[in-house]
Amino acid sequence: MAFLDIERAVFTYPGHAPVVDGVDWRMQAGEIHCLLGRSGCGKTTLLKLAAGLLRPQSGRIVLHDRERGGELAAPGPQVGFMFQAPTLLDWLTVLDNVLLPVSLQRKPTPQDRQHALQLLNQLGLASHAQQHPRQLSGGQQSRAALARALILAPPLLLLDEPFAALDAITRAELQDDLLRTCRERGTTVLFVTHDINEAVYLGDRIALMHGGRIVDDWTIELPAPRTQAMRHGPLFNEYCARVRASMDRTAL
Ligand SMILES: Nc1ncnc2c1ncn2[C@@H]1O[C@H](COP(=O)(O)OP(=O)(O)OP(=O)(O)O)[C@@H](O)[C@H]1O
Repeated sequence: MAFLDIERAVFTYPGHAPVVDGVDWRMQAGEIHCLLGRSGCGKTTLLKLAAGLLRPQSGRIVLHDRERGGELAAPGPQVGFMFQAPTLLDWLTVLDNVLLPVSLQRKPTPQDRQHALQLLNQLGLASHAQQHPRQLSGGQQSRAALARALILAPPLLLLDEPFAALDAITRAELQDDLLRTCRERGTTVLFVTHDINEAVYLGDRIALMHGGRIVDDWTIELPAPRTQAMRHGPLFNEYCARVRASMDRTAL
């Protein structure tokens, strides 16, 4: 059984043609799924449907999680998010930013603080816990936002171009942090990107969206764990070329 089932989902903004037009997509637990496609093809809208932020006009989206599963009707602790801008609150410390999803539900306990510090430590930010976001670099802010997205241990993590604004080296480091942290926790990830190289590096599966539909998909069989050196290997480049060729056809 799939972990997240998107079944014939259709979504239309009022007065427009359908933006998501009958998407069928299954995500297996613990896998990283990358969603690629040209600007405006409906990726963010599909992500919002998967988050329960929007509801499909027809079809359904079902999360098969033992504790927190069911048809997605609204966002909840079963789903973590991270968007392109880190959106940290500047009047809170880094630690309190990471704890924010907990604080919105209840008063954080010493165990919550311990967990947040452990996440910050895993992401190389332990010494910045008491600083404020303006004292961090862009890459460090993205790491803090990733820790915040993971604090409630969501079984499903949705990421919308989270590293798009970062330089290439910081971006590669963040990709490795994401892979390591999600593999350790068994988190299922849906990652929206424009970048073919990023999708092949991160993804167990890649789907290509065009005109509101999934028009192609691939299983990426690169060895685990991924290493930066793989980016120069023939198999990696073969996958990139295949995806590029399919994406070029969507421009015709
Ligand atoms: N709130 C809205 N109301 C009306 N139309 C919208 C709304 N949000 C998005 N759209 C339209 O829906 C289409 C798909 O938008 P969406 O943001 O899902 O695309 P995307 O593939 O994520 O694009 P990008 O890669 O540029 O972020 C676009 O034509 C956009 O103009």
